[in-house]
Amino acid sequence: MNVSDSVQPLCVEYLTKRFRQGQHWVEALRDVSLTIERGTFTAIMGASGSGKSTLMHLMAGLTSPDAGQVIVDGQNISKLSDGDLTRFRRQKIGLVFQAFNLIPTLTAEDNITLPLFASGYSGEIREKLDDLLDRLGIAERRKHRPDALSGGEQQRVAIARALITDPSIVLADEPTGSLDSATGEETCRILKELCTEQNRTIVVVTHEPSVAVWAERIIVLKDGRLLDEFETANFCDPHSLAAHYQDVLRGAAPAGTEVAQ
Ligand SMILES: Nc1ncnc2c1ncn2[C@@H]1O[C@H](COP(=O)(O)OP(=O)(O)OP(=O)(O)O)[C@@H](O)[C@H]1O
Repeated sequence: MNVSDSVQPLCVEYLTKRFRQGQHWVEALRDVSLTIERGTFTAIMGASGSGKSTLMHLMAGLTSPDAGQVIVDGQNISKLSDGDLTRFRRQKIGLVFQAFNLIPTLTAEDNITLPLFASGYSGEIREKLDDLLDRLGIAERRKHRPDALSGGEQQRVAIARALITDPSIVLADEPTGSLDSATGEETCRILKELCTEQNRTIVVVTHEPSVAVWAERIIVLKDGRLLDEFETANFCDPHSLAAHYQDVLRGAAPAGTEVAQ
């Protein structure tokens, strides 16, 4: 399995997103622009509330921006109709979450194939399913429900579910947040392989330098703004990466995010 048709970068241009909180509007993202080359592994870092999940949701087309645009394969996804946006997500985006978000009453394999059937697909899936189960090392667990699976196995099921539609982009929001460090590392290895072996574009939101170090590039958000971005090649371990990340955060000019109504 190799995703080779998507060569245009994923572009975020001047993205701004506001949320109402009581009497106030909060700018979760302010004027953020960045380019993510296809087939690369990028980590988005930043303190709690810096706008990481908001950026990821906008890139997935789960919410729409107040200003700016997300361009995928040359298309401004905010301009798509609801139907086209749903098709876009199903075809191009695989989503992985911290809490796995599996359906408790369904077996592992039924959770994995759900997105295909939800999109009206009625073709043969056995080969694709077997391939994914084997690749992720959960073939033996296919008939088990989530409560009979370990956290790591549940996250593998969630990754398989994200891949069943063969998306060229995988967006993962704190994918190791519910896992112990060994299982978290295994999840990172799987995500890395999706990038290096299958040419998928991987974007991971994380607080963890031990996760970010798997990426090629780090994007740092602060108070809804793009604070910095850097390559990880110079940081061979999570400690040196963490030290640089802290320097980046400390060197930033403070910026308030709350704007008057
Ligand atoms: N649906 C919402 N309604 C109101 N405010 C929101 C909503 N979603 C996000 N926010 C606010 O936008 C800001 C950015 O939130 P976001 O979840 O993107 O940050 P984050 O960096 O992902 O945080 P965390 O690491 O804690 O998950 C925060 O101030 C948050 O309270």
